[in-house]
Amino acid sequence: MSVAVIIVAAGSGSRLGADLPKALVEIGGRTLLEHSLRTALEVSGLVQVVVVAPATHLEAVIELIDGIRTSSAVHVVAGGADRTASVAAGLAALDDGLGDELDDADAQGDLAEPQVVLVHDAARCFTPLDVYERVVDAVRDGWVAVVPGLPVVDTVKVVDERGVVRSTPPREQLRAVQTPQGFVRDELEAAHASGVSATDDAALLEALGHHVLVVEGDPLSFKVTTPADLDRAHRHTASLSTTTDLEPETVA
Ligand SMILES: Nc1ccn([C@@H]2O[C@H](COP(=O)(O)OP(=O)(O)OP(=O)(O)O)[C@@H](O)[C@H]2O)c(=O)n1
Ligand SMILES: C[C@](O)(CO)[C@H](O)COP(=O)(O)O
Repeated sequence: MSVAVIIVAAGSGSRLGADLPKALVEIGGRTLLEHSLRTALEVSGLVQVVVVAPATHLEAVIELIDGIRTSSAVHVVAGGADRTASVAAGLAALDDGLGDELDDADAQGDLAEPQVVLVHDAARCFTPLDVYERVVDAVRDGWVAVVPGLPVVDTVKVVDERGVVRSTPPREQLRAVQTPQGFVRDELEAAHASGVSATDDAALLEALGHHVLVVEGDPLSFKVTTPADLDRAHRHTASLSTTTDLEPETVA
C-alpha cells in the first residue's frame, strides 16, 4: 500500500509568539518544517508529500523545499483557517503531480495513488522515523485509523464551564496522542467530507464509528507550541551536535 504524508504547517503559532509562522522558525539551522519533512521523506512506501503552508508564505516554503533533494513528489498548497481546513486542503491536493509517475506505475505496478495517508504536524519536528513506521504498519495490518500516543502522567479532570470538576477519568485509560496519524485514505476523505472540525483527524473518524488504534508514541514527538517548547527543541539539537563532536574522542 503506497503512502502519502500531509504535513500541516499553515498555523500562525500564536502561542509561540515568533515574528514568523511557527513552521518557518529555525532550530539548529533548519526550520521546523524542514526537520519534519526530512523524516517524512524516509517513510517506506512513500509516493507523495503534501506540505500545507501559510498562504502568506507559499513562495518561501516552495523555495525551502526546492533545497531538499528527494525522489518523491512534494507539493505545496495553502492552508485554511484551522487545522482541519488545512488537512482538507492537503487531501484535495493528493495525486497532484503524480500523473507522469502514475503512467509508468500502471505499466510497472510499483507506484500508485496513495492508499494510506499520514497527517503530521510540522510542529512535531523531531518525531522519530520509527513512529511513522509503527503507524503505517498498523494501517497495513488492517486498521482504518491509527494514532501514536503516550500514557498521561498527570491526573486529568473533566470540568464544566465554571471550572468545577465533573469527573476524573481513570488515568490508565488515557493517552496523550501525537502525530503522524495514519488512515485508510478513502475513510479519511469521507470523514473530512462531513465538514466538521476537530482538534485531530482521528476524532472525525471516531465520530463516524470507526475504531482508532493507539500505537506507542515518543517523547521526542513533543509539539513545539510555547517558547518553553522551543527552548526544549534548541536543547535537543544542541545535545545532538555535542554528541557528534564527541564521537571521534569516544572512538579514539
Ligand atoms: N490553520 C492551521 C492551524 C494549524 N496548522 C498546523 O497544525 C499543527 C498543529 O497546530 P498548532 O501547533 O496549534 O499550531 P498553530 O495553530 O500555529 O499554533 P497556535 O494555536 O499557537 O496559533 C501545526 O503544525 C500547524 O502549522 C495548520 O496547518 N493550519
Ligand atoms: C493533532 C494534535 O497534535 C494531536 O495531539 C493536536 O490535537 C493539535 O492541536 P493544536 O491545538 O492544533 O496544536
